[in-house]
Amino acid sequence: MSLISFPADRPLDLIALGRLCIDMNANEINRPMEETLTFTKYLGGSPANIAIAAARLGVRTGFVGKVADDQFGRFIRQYLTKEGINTDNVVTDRTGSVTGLAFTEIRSPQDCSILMYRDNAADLKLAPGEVKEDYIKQAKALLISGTALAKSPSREAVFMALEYAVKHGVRVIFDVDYRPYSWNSLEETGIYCRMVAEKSDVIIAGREEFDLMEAPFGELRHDDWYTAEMWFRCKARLVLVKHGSKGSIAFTKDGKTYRAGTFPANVVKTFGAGDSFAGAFIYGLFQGWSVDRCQQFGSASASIVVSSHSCSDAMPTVEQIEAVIAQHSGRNDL
Ligand SMILES: Nc1ncnc2c1ncn2[C@@H]1O[C@H](COP(=O)(O)OP(=O)(O)OP(=O)(O)O)[C@@H](O)[C@H]1O
Ligand SMILES: O=C(O)C[C@@H](O)[C@H](O)C(=O)CO
Repeated sequence: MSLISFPADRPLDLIALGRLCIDMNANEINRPMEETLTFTKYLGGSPANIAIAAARLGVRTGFVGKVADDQFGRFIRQYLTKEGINTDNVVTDRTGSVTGLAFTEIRSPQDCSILMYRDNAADLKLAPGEVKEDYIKQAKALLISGTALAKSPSREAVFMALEYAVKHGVRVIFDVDYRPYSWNSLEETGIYCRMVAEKSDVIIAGREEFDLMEAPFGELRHDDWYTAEMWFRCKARLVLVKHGSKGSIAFTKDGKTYRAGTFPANVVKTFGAGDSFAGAFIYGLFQGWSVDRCQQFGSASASIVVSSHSCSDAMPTVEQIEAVIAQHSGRNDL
């Protein structure tokens, strides 16, 4: 029996909600951005990356978001359409907002950072009235990216989408996706993310992101098992804790724990791992796979993307992921 009982016969499998941005990845890698002369433009934004990852694996994917009325906004919409992602609830802002930019610095394979230009970003101007109930109810699952909670009216749009999802039996997958540059305080982050996590069926986050949701309430333990139990007392059936190059630990409400390692990678940059992991993991859930198989698929996907210059463009196909798994089939630590 599948861990997450998705509703059947929906026109879409997954709808992602949140940031649609542009990554500008430094071409001159292994040096500080002060020395960078050129960048390559990619579609960016964690939920956009996850949507692309899922769609490239065959997940029927839609998106709820807002883009700027500029060349980048048009590029984003065209890219999503080219990837087969439904954009019926992607709204174009007409107030003069701009597209969020993520300038990525690759000082070394292990030392990467992101310089964010987020002022007046269109994605955070998504309004509650622009989230369509008739759209949300078409999906089996709604992926909420935590950064969409960072500012109003996007914050209220998230809660509107969440209400529609619960009303129509759409499963909620919450990727905390903490990005400090968009928030006013850690407490604010913890409080609003916790409000979504309490209504989520699946919660995906790093250890520090779970800590953010525990700290404001005096529940900080830095303990994955404690964290999982806390969320199982709410609505969660699956809690996935990401631990970077150390792998991941998944907890299911039936009391089982699944540890996964990482696949070898020729690391170019660290970021993009979480989004590729999440997209492939969610694909596995839709396939009805066991949790450990979903984790293995996600880990293999991440090893491909961290070995690539881009995030979105590098999201792999099923065949590419299966080839990585086959290449290391003899190992028992993956
Ligand atoms: N260096 C690596 N080599 C291979 N796999 C990795 C590496 N780093 C991370 N992964 C895989 O990707 C998963 C998610 O990585 P991580 O915990 O860094 O997520 P994240 O912080 O959300 O990433 P992102 O940088 O995309 O925000 C890990 O659980 C692991 O399976
Ligand atoms: O999510 C962001 O704003 C940055 C992403 O576009 C970037 O690709 C990344 O950090 C992926 O995790």
